[in-house]
Amino acid sequence: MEVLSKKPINLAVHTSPDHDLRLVECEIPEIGPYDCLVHVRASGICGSDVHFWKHGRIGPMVVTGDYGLGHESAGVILKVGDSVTRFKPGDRVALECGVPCSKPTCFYCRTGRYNACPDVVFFSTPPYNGVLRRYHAHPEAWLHKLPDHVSFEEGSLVEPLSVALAGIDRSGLRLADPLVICGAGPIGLTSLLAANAAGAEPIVITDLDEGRLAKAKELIPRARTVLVEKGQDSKAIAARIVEQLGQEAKLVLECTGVESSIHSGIYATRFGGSVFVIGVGKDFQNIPFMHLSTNEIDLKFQYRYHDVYPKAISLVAAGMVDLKPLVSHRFKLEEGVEAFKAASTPTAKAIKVQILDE
Ligand SMILES: NC(=O)c1ccc[n+]([C@@H]2O[C@H](COP(=O)([O-])OP(=O)(O)OC[C@H]3O[C@@H](n4cnc5c(N)ncnc54)[C@H](O)[C@@H]3O)[C@@H](O)[C@H]2O)c1
Ligand SMILES: OC[C@H](O)C(O)[C@@H](O)CO
Ligand SMILES: [Zn+2]
Ligand SMILES: [Zn+2]
Repeated sequence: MEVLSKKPINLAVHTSPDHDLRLVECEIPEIGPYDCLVHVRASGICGSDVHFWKHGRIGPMVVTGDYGLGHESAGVILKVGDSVTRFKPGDRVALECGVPCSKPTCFYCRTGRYNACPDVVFFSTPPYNGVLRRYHAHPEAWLHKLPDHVSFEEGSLVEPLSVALAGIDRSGLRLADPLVICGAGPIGLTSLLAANAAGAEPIVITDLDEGRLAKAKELIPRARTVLVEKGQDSKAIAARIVEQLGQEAKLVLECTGVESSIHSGIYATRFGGSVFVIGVGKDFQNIPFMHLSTNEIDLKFQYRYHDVYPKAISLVAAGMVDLKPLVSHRFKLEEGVEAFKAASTPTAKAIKVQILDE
């Protein structure tokens, strides 16, 4: 509790329907019997945080009032509620930010696919405040202990890794599967790290940005890269992907959500293969329907994740996935607005921007 007396102000990064990104001072939350008060020590900025700020909506999720951002966070527990059994003050934790209703009457919660819970509170999806704040009350059930040698930054990066792991799990990736990853942003790069750990070979990764492809090579030197130019023909890009892969892909992990990239992925896939779309994009998109049909290519999608945080933490703790090189920029909580500018300005060449609080 010492930190509370040293830093008695709860600061948070908020936005509004008129895109007014700013630091706000808010109350230090009360905790309920099943909650823990967390000092949030590291938060990554997700593309969706930037999108909610700049565009005010993602599909049906709309910013209608003032609200707080951030769902990639880790911190230390300061206080626990009376009924908390698994944590004590001083424990280091990653915060899983989608808190489903957990009622036995909810089909999706009862059957385990809680990412589909219609009553989920996803911190940072409007209207629910995010956890990019100094002090946050979080239910014990959705906190995950971090081993001492896993840093808070790594703990926050467990969130994008969980997105990648959920996709890889459902995609059915097997040892020595020829794999294409479209897009080398944080989701493409964490997918690359996870697919490497899962034994995909060969691997091709694409992007429009040479710097991001260089990062992919730095992370996994055996990965091959394809630099895409905007406006290039999808079939021509697919041919270059197949050339680099040495064969057609059994699996494509699509991590851009961009229509032309999804098309390239589809055209690079072999008969009976699958294209697994993790990226999100326009509400309506065209697909090469008859190509998919005559090649029995499965087109599948991922929405967030369920039950992957513990797996993600164990991969990081065991050294099988090294998330540290993804961090390109670091800011203090007080510099939250500057941090968002770095995350959203292409010339800043950010990969993952971190906001830290000592
Ligand atoms: N399904 C989910 O639950 C879930 C969760 C988190 C993020 N996402 C989505 O995943 C996607 C990736 O997230 P991110 O944080 O890595 O975003 P990002 O914007 O940082 O990365 C996307 C990358 O794709 C590249 N790209 C764009 N068009 C391309 C093209 N035609 N060919 C090749 N590369 C291209 C960009 O240069 C960029 O590097 C986003 O759409 C994001 O919203 C989905
Ligand atoms: O990482 C989780 C994602 O960013 C969220 O699902 C977001 O896109 C919408 O709430
Ligand atoms: Zn996110
Ligand atoms: Zn539910």
